[in-house]
Amino acid sequence: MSRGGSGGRTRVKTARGRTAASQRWLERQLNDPYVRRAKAEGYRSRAAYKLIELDERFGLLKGVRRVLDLGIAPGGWSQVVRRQVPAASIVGIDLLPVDPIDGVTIMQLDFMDDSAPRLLEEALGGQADLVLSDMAANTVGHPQTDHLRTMGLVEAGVDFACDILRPGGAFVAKVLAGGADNDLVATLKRNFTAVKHAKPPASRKDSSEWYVIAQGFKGRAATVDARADEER
Ligand SMILES: C[S@@+](CC[C@H](N)C(=O)[O-])C[C@H]1O[C@@H](n2cnc3c(N)ncnc32)[C@H](O)[C@@H]1O
Repeated sequence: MSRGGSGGRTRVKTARGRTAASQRWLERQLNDPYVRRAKAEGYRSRAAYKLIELDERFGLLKGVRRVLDLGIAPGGWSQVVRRQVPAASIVGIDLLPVDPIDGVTIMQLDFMDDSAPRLLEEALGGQADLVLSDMAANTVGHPQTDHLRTMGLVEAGVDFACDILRPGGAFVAKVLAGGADNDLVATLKRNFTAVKHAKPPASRKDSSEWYVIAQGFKGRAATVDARADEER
């Protein structure tokens, strides 16, 4: 048995060289029905089933023509959109490289980079019907910090969605339960006619993630009015 450590935490390696944490992760993957199903059905991630389940419940993909996938890697959500709506134009962005997906434009770039909104808009070629954000900041193991970092990404996603969505469009984002969620829901309610939240069955029960589903974007004018009200 060997020992290694980082940041004060001790990682114990098994006889075969895996850390106990990676061993647990591997076992969980092997026993996970969604992982098996994703492999059998050709999806790159078990996350694909979260979007499938959200779509079944909220009808997100019906009639969409332009879709943005923020935090696309490894590509499960875009595969779902592509399969359900083959004619849709899909643009995705991620920090990580993503293997090509037929019919999907992929950018390897930080969504928080100043150039990202313009580049995404140019690639999409028009207003979006649906903005998806499954982005999650790298966790540091401190729940409140993890929550705030991911909420920062979601808030940037909402701002961008309000600039690029067509009236009537929808925004879906992953959030981590924490404390800043109420502000997010309030912002969404000002800009969308229906705001709901859901934890799809494919989302692991021990994960603090849930999804916010905002439908019926009120339009840019309503957004600008709401911002002016806030500044008064
Ligand atoms: C849970 S994964 C997305 C899974 C994806 N929906 C799927 O079905 O395959 C979250 C992704 O968000 C990406 N991400 C996190 N912060 C980001 C940022 N600032 N800009 C772009 N992507 C980011 C991560 O690199 C990661 O690949």
